[in-house]
Amino acid sequence: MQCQCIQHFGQPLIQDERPDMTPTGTEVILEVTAAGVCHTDLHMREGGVDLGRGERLNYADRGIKLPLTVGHETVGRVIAAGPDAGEIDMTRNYVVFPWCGCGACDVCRQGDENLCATPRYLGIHVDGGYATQLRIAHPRYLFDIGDLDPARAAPLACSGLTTFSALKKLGDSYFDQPPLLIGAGGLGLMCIRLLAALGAKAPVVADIDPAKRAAALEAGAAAVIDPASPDVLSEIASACGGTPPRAILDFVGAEATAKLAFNALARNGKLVTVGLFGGAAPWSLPMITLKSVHIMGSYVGSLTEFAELIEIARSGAIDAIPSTVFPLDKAEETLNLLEEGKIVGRAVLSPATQV
Ligand SMILES: NC(=O)c1ccc[n+]([C@@H]2O[C@H](COP(=O)([O-])OP(=O)(O)OC[C@H]3O[C@@H](n4cnc5c(N)ncnc54)[C@H](O)[C@@H]3O)[C@@H](O)[C@H]2O)c1
Ligand SMILES: [Zn+2]
Ligand SMILES: [Zn+2]
Repeated sequence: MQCQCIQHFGQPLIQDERPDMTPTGTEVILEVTAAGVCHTDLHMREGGVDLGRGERLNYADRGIKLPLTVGHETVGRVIAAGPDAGEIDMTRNYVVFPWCGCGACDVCRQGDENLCATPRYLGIHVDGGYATQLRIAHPRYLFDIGDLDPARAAPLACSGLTTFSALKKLGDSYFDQPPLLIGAGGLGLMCIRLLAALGAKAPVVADIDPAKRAAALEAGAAAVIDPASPDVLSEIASACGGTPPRAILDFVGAEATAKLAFNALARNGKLVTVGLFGGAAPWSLPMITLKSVHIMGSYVGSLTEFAELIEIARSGAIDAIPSTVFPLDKAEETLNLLEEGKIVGRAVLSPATQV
């Protein structure tokens, strides 16, 4: 088998050849059909994220071992199953829930294994989907994609689940006024599609890149905003129906976007922060009190939420976001394109297209 892995943080991915995988116990081995390229894979290659005020979260200090095959948005077919894996249809394409926990702690037993303290996330703690083969601990992490195209279903595992879970945390009482989304990359575009599927008002979307703003309009945004505009706050309020938005989702998570979000948010409004670009919160404590705002974070989503999302996707209710397929052996170049802001929607790696 072939894989594209991080050998050293801060350096290009390398291609590695390894023996074909064999499953034990409940494990299953997939032949990868499609592997989505998430901005988190860039943070992984970089080796951490900026926590602001001179601090940094280093993956090396968090027990992440190298070499590591990245990739957590994977679709594939089962090619081998361990003796305890049970009956599995080997003709189907499955999208994989990658946010696996230990399965034994209280958090996992409550169904929130995406928040387990000893996580085994695919492509982050254990080898992921930038490969021709992928090992899965248990078939319960596999979801049949039905008639969906693998390249379009793969992003559901992270950009889909993350935005679905963030919208659940926001709550549908916020769905009757346009929310503001900041960032129209893989996550932002997926959120536009999900809001439509859930019957919510179309959002107003801010992004620094005109090409991403055009993609947001194409995906169904009610209006788009250039954060560099001198009247950005009044433009946001007027696009949101004449008053500041009650709900904001920040899919960038940088100091500039956190500041914009806080200033644009209505009194008593809710900000859900999702992006990991980095930095420290730029808000004044008295203003949080005086504006009476709710600020919360949202990290990926649960297995139950994933099952619900895949059901909705299989019904055809979620229009796919634009995706561009690249050969698996161009993983490093594809990450560079994402870093340079040149990917609109999602890039997806395909082992089948490599030469
Ligand atoms: N919380 C979670 O569970 C979770 C899950 C997946 C990804 N993420 C993180 O979310 C972030 C976005 O991921 P993605 O895959 O959508 O990235 P992406 O690269 O596809 O998109 C990022 C978008 O943000 C825009 N942008 C950058 N700086 C901006 C600014 N200052 N103001 C407005 N727009 C700006 C870019 O133009 C681009 O359109 C990453 O940091 C990623 O690691 C978090
Ligand atoms: Zn991701
Ligand atoms: Zn656990």
